[in-house]
Amino acid sequence: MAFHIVLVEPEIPANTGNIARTCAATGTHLHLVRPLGFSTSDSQLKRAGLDYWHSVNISYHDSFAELQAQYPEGRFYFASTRVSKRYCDYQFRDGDFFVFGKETKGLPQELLDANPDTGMRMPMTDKVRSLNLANSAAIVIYEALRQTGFPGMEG
Ligand SMILES: C[S@@+](CC[C@H](N)C(=O)[O-])C[C@H]1O[C@@H](n2cnc3c(N)ncnc32)[C@H](O)[C@@H]1O
Repeated sequence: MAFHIVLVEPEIPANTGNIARTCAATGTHLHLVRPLGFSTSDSQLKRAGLDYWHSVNISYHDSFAELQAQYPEGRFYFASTRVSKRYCDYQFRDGDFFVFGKETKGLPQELLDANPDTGMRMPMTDKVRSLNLANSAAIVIYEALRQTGFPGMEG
């Protein structure tokens, strides 16, 4: 099994490329929910993922509902600045899904309202509105890996 990172309607190719690289480094399955704000041949996307794209297990979905229906047993956690529970207060397990919103608007409020018990927030000062998307994904996946002993990875 593996963890899953889900990007709902990502807009900035460099962020998705950066996350793809993190997925290659950690054996994480990357899911992209359309519409994407870029073409998959975008040079910034390729550059940010460097030459690791062939190592990324990547799936495309027409909607979040379609993705969720494919994994009826999946546990989905939703990263947002609009929830109160901290990401590190959950006990993650192999196979969990971590869902991130688009750069300009974040996750749809309806999705957060429908999943009130699995929202997760990275604490911040009041100096910024949010963290960068790629940094958020890296923080969460490494917390999940830390909790599960970095399966399949050195150290
Ligand atoms: C640039 S942020 C979007 C900011 C957007 N204005 C909002 O209100 O959510 C892109 C994504 O990164 C994640 N993110 C950024 N900062 C976060 C934080 N402090 N806690 C949890 N998720 C965060 C969320 O998934 C968010 O949808």
